[in-house]
Amino acid sequence: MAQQGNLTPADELWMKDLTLVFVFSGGGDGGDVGDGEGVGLPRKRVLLGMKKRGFGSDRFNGFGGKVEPGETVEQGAVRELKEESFLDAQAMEPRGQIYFEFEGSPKVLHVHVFEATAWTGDAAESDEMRPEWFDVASIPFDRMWADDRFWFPRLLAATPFTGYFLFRGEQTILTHVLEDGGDVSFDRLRTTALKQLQEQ
Ligand SMILES: Nc1nc2c([nH]c(=O)n2[C@H]2C[C@H](O)[C@@H](COP(=O)(O)OP(=O)(O)OP(=O)(O)O)O2)c(=O)[nH]1
Repeated sequence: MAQQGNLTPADELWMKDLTLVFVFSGGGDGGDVGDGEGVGLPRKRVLLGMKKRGFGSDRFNGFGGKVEPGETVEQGAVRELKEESFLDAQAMEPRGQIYFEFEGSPKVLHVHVFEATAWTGDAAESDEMRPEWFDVASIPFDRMWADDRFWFPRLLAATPFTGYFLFRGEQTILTHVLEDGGDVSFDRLRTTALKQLQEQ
């Protein structure tokens, strides 16, 4: 049986809502990306940001952060995209939800993943992020959070997903569960993941 480590009892966990927004482009001539090329076109390139400071720094990621009091999750997603990349989202589609638990911590990050399906503006560097377009065939997973390589294929295919990841520190995934469907119960995912961990 694998060591369960320092896990918080289920009734002592609490959730924090965070957003994570991805922007895709249809590609084109490889020059100026232009204004929201919309969903339905082939996803040729994805905009990622190199996080310059704070949680997850020195990694590429989508754009996002904490949902503020008084705003909806979607409003938070639009605001963070603007603050971190200077793009204006005209339409957002929910793509998935990911729950992150860290060994030894009662706080669960509930990350709402969106795609900005219509947007305007040109991405530019902010205090927090240095944006860069990547071909979807060469996404830099070795410079991203370790969980991203699991769910990114579903994001690229616009297949709704829900995931649970248990981390030890910020590098090591102890166990995870990923399912199709955008709103799978956290309790069920966690129970399944911890059972897997026990059986390892
Ligand atoms: N791709 C990926 N993103 C993650 C993971 N874990 C995690 O919190 N995120 C995202 C969710 C948020 O977009 C971001 C963390 O937000 P944050 O708390 O650092 O927010 P922030 O620096 O923008 O701070 P603030 O502006 O909200 O104050 O990282 C992960 O494992 N993979």
